[in-house]
Amino acid sequence: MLTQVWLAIGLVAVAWFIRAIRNHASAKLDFPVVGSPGDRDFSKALVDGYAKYPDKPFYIPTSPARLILPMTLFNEAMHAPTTHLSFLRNVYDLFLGLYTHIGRQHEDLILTIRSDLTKNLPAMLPLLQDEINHGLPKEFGTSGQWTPIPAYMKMLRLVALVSGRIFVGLPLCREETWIHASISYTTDVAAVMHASQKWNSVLRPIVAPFLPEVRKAQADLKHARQCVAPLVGEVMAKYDPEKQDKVKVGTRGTFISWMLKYQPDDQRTAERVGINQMVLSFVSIHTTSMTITFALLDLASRPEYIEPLRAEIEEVIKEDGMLKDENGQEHLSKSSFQKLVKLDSFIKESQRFNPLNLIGGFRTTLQDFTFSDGLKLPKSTVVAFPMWAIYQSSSTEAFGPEINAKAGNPGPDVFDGFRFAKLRAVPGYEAKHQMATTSEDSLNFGHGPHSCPGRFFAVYEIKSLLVNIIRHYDIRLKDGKQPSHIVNQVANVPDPRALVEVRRRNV
Ligand code: HEM
Repeated sequence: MLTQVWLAIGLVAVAWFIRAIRNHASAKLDFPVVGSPGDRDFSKALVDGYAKYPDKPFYIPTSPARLILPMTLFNEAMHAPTTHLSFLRNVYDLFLGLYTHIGRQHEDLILTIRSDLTKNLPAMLPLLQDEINHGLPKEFGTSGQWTPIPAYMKMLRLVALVSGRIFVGLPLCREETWIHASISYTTDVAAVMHASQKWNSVLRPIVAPFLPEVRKAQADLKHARQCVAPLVGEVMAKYDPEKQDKVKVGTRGTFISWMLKYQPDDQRTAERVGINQMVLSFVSIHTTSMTITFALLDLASRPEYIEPLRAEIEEVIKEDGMLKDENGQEHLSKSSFQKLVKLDSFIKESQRFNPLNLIGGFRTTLQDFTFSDGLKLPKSTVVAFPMWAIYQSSSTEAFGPEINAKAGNPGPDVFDGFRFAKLRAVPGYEAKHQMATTSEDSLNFGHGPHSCPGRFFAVYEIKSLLVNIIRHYDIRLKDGKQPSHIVNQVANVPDPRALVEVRRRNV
């Protein structure tokens, strides 16, 4: 009997193995390949591929290989049902979502961000700016002498602190264990991805639970959940479905109380809330801090932008004044931020030159899928769009010769911090090309129904930090040394060793 059971288990395992290998093999389609498998940086392959095959798919031989689709299919892909083309599937596979929870369905979290977090932005701005007033002098110092600081590490800590003020509130957001936990979970998950990619995709599910990186991520997740558990317990004990909409921003545990109302009764558990908090840290903290680091490095590398940006901020403050909260803390209102058109443009141009991923609109086919032009893709194909090439091409409408002539803009190969401000001055373009606006020309936050729900929060957080930095600090490169990027296939991150020098101003 025992022998038969083992035989049955063996047969199932062999069948699974053959099916997995077949699925794996079926992912290879007959399309041209641009770039070489060993390339460290696929930016050139994307530009070359897009120039040679603007209307046809091509592969870039990253690990795993990505099929780059033509932009004519972009809107169709972004609006396809998630049962056919899934963003989360690719994320789940890459980051071993079974163990890390990244890429799982977190509808409650997405609804909280899309609805409550975004709707309450005006009320959140005083809190964001208060936390920056508290954290910035600690991280940048208050010396009137030039002081070197590691740009990325400082931004990471500041973003974790400031986001924490909204996500978990005082006093937890200022506790080192929480700041550390919310930063390190993302690093853990990235380590899981790198470790798992070393294994063949067929063997990966077998070895995954034994990888030291997976074990560390799980241990850190448990620790983070313990940190937040007292707060979660407190908020859950007071949960009242009738009152959740009216929870005042700034009350302890506001974000958690918003989230509870989207959870079905049988799923409203402390464990789920704790995991969601860490997923929230994962999606928000590193993306936001890398974006602001790139902006800061661009500012230090191009000092000619500092004075015009400072002048714009002071002009708006002169016009609108600063508002005061109940503790007498001064802050800028949402409508004042909206007048900072040059700042918005500078950050957007920095994002264009430094996208965190060189490709956008990642999707995995969950079943065989046929596009309206007849392109057939089998199940499990990973597709994406050539974001870097779009940003560098003069055939992209926003960077083409016709609009450049109207706006007085240079070609797309030139960094022009006020490019988007000038575009917004062209009649008919006033509402387009803002930092949070997504389109086929602007893919940093995705586009369409699944575009980043946290982008409005991210934009105001980044601007609040930059306004405070530009007003209160002088910035320059350390020894005039241009900071480098680290490109790993299609991921693009600031060099964590890059230093800038800061000096407190007398204002
Ligand atoms: C500058 C910072 C950020 C960047 C560049 C960024 C970028 C992105 C991108 C490219 C996507 C995928 C969109 C798609 O392909 O359809 C995404 C999804 C997402 N982002 Fe962001 N993001 C940022 C900040 C944030 C913040 C602060 C939050 C939370 C407050 C957040 C929450 C999310 C969530 C929950 C998703 C998944 C949406 C879904 O599955 O439908 N992001 N983000």
